[in-house]
Formats: sequence, C-alpha cells, structure tokens
Amino acid sequence: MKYPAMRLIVTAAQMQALDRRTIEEAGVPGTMLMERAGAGVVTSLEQQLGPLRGKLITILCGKGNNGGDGFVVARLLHKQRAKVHVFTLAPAADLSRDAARMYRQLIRTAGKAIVKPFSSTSQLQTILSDSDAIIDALLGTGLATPVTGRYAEAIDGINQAQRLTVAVDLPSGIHADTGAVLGRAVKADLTVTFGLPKLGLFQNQGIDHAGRVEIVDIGIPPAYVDAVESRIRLITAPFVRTVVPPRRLSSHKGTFGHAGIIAGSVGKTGAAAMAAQAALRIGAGLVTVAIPASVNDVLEAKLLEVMTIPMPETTARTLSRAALDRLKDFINTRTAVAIGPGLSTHPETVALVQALVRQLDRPSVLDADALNALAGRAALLAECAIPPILTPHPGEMARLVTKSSAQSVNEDRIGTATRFAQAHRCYLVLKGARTVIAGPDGMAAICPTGNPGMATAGTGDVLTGMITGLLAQGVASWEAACAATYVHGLAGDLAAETIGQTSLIARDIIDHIPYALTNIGSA
Ligand SMILES: NC(=O)C1=CN([C@@H]2O[C@H](COP(=O)(O)OP(=O)(O)OC[C@H]3O[C@@H](n4cnc5c(N)ncnc54)[C@H](O)[C@@H]3O)[C@@H](O)[C@H]2O)[C@H](O)CC1
Ligand SMILES: [K+]
Repeated sequence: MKYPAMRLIVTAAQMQALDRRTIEEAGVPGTMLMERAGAGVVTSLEQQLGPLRGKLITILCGKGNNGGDGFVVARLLHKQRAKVHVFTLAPAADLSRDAARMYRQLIRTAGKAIVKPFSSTSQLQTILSDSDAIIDALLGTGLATPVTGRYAEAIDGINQAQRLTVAVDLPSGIHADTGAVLGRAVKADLTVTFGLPKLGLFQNQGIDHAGRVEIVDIGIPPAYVDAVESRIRLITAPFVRTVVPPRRLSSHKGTFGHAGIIAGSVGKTGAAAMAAQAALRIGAGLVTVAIPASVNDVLEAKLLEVMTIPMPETTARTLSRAALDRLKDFINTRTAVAIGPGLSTHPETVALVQALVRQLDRPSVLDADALNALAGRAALLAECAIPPILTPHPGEMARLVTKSSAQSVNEDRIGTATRFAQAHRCYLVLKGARTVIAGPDGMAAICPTGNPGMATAGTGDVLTGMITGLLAQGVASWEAACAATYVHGLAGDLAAETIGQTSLIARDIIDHIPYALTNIGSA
C-alpha cells in the first residue's frame, strides 16, 4: 500500500533553491510568495487570538525578506483594524528589493507613522509589554552570523516582554539547519514557517525556541518539492491516518493480528502490562505476554483482555535460558513480537535475549533490557531475517554505539540514528524531544508530537506496545514506527491538556490513545 509522502524537512539552502526555482522558472514574483507568507501569519494569529480588530500587535522587521514578510503582516493587520506598531532594524534604503516594495506598500496603505526605526529596547519596552502579540520578522533563513548589537537588543526586548510571540519562518537567531542559537534567539510560542519546515525547528535549541510549528503553503510547485534531495521527513496526521488499518464489517479478531510481548520480571510486571495494553489500545486483535512463571499471576491480576504464558525462570525470577525453545514457539505463533520491557539484565536473561534476537523472523520491536543485551553486540542484528525496530532512549543509544554518551548522541540525533540504522540494517526510534525514526535505507523522520510531561516511568513501554500493536495488524515496520510514535506523542499532548505535564504518567498515555486516534480521524 502506497502511503502519502510525509512532508519533507529542508535546510535553508534547499528552501532558498526552491524559492529561486519558483520565482525564476515558475515565474511567481517573490513579492507574491511574501504576500502569501504574510497572509499565513495573519491567519495563524487569528486562530490564536480570535478577531484581530482592536488588538495591539507589535512587529519587528529586519532588513531582508523576513522583514518583508513582517511588512506584509503589518499591512494586512492594519486592514483588519488591529492597532499595529512596526519597528525596523534597517533604514528603507538598506531593505532588500522585495522587502522595500512591501515597505512602500505598507506606508502607502497605513501611512508613514506606522513604522518607526528601532533605536533601543527602552524605547519600545512599554509597547511590547502591552502587546497582545509580538511578531518576530527580524531574521529568517538568511541568518549568517551570531546576532549582536541592535538585533540582539531587539531579541532581548521581545523575550523580556513575555507576551505571545510569533516567529516568522524561524525564531530569529536560530540556525535554520542545526537549530543552534547564534548569539541570541527569540523564544517563540508559535513559529509560522513557509513552504517546507526547516530542520532547525526540530533540532537542539530550535525545538524550545520554535514553540508550536505551523507550516504555510506559499505555492511552491509540488514537482519542485518532489525533486528535492531531502532524506528527512516530518510525520503528519494525514500520513498516520492512512497507516492505521481500517475496520471493515467483515473484520474479526484474527484480522488484527496477534501481538506477542516477551517482558517482565519480579518487580517489573508493570512494564509488561503497559506494553500489552497499549498494543490492544492501538488495535491489535489479540495480545499475549510471555512472562516468568512466578510473576504470571501478578500480571494476570492487572489485565483482563491480555493473555499470559508463564515461562521458565531463574532463581532471581527473570526469564531463564530454559525458556528458549518455548519462546521460539511463542514467537512463531504471533504476527509480531516485542522483546524487552522489564526483562532485567540478569546474565542468563541477557544470554537468552541474544539467542532470541538471532531467531527473529517476523516484524519485531527490541526495547529496554533487550537493547541492554545488545550493548556491544549490535552485530547480532545482522542475523535477523527481518530488520527489527529498536527503540532506545539516548542513554541506551550510547550503550549501543559504545563510543559515546547520551549527551553526544543528542548532539547529532539524526546522524547517530541514520548511521546506526544503515550499518545494522534495522529501524531505529531514537526517543527524546522530537523523536527521530531512522530506516535501513538512510531515511529519517521526525515526530512533531509529544511534551516533557512524557519524561516519566513507563512511557517507553507504552510506545513499544503501540509499535508492536500496529505491526501485528500488518503495518510495515517504517510506517508502524512513525505512526505509533506520532500517536504516542499526540496521546501525551492530549493527556497533558487535561491533567498538565507534571502529573502525567504512562497509563494516561494509554488512556488517551483512543482520543488521539479520533483526533487524527483513525478511530
Ligand atoms: N519559501 C520561503 O521560505 C520564503 C521565505 N521568505 C522569507 O525570506 C526569508 C529569507 O530572507 P533573506 O533576505 O534571505 O534573509 P533574512 O531576512 O533571513 O535575513 C536578512 C538579512 O540579515 C542579514 N543578517 C544575517 N545574519 C545576521 C545577523 N546575525 N545580524 C544581523 N543581520 C544579519 C543578512 O544580510 C540577511 O540578508 C525567509 O526566512 C522568509 O521569512 C519569503 O519572503 C517568502 C518565501
Ligand atoms: K524571524
């Protein structure tokens, strides 16, 4: 089944090339792109603030086309009778050609008084703190050097005002490709980005500075987008909607597969329970957990719809090597399996996992203690008949690549994930803020959903169950990893909306899976 392509994520250079092609080959004037960009910002602002008439909006414009977008926003807001103040960081003579055009159009429409030269933060501190919204149109993809001087002052003024801040295309000061802060950067609540999302919005400090990201279509011809050599995608709801299998009247339990979860040990039955429930919640027909015999009854007490199979265990009440043959049969009678949640790192269990990984001949997820069993032994993955899906958090990833720390993994999340996935012919879900999914073909996808409230015990077990639940329904590994991660993060966002981020715990994500699926249109 062909899934609709996800959105490409691009670098500044790729975006500028697309702009140039659209202007020079498709004959769309740059000012037309700017007009559409500005209109997109105003639409987002209306969604955020409601009717704009009478609202006080302060716009800070740089000298380039990002500033030009700001002049368009000012003119459109003025037409909607908002109270608009525009401060420019450059005299009209220094403006780029298109920005100068939009500047002239603005003062023709609204009069010269609407625009004042920015001189110092003190000059506009009162206006900023009284604003209903501040529009950051200082710098976009043209940022080339660390921000200093008046641009730095303007950025500090915006951040100190603590008002709703909307960034035009990129938060000024954030590098479009790396997400690094160059000197200073605007901390936006919302970034309205044009054409295609820029990589820097989903990496490093760009994540926190961008806030919510909205993408505005400004009419870049789709054929030009298809020709872009980007290997990084943004997971979107329309993509996920097509991945979650439809329910036909003739469906029955078997239609939606049988997920096997090899998990649990004494004191860690919750991980097994949460993975199993999550697999059911995302639509698996049947779910069975293989668990050490002495904690089987504990697990049964927690679950209704999930079946369990008690397995041979060590004296430490973890799965023992004696379980190998029965686990092979267990795997052979399931459509997809997960290995890892709560297994423990008991040496015998580690040896068992390493033996099982060699046997994997069906869609599978390796998580948590299964990843710990692979630390320094990633070569074992080459023996899997089908590329498995690994779901490490940065610490587990560091142990897998045995050369780095979680911190250095996070310094190059996309590179680390794609290199490992290609080298070991697997799928890799590198968890964390804006989870990265990488495939054996070098493709990468970034998940825009999720929030810091999800940094709590057991959320990884839930994700493992959700991926396995989609695999059990026959969804291919790449699509299952991307879609489950998106739904997992959206469920966490919906949960945080009702109970906040601090109190959010893993079971809230499970409970909100149905609402996430409804929100996407896949319920
Ligand atoms: N399809 C699109 O994405 C569209 C984007 N548009 C907007 O255009 C900007 C890019 O415009 P550009 O003129 O290339 O650069 P900027 O406006 O981002 O930068 C202005 C100017 O600032 C100078 N500069 C660079 N670094 C610094 C610094 N540290 N301090 C001060 N000044 C700096 C440099 O000379 C730049 O030229 C894009 O982001 C969109 O907002 C189109 O309007 C619509 C289509
Ligand atoms: K900006």
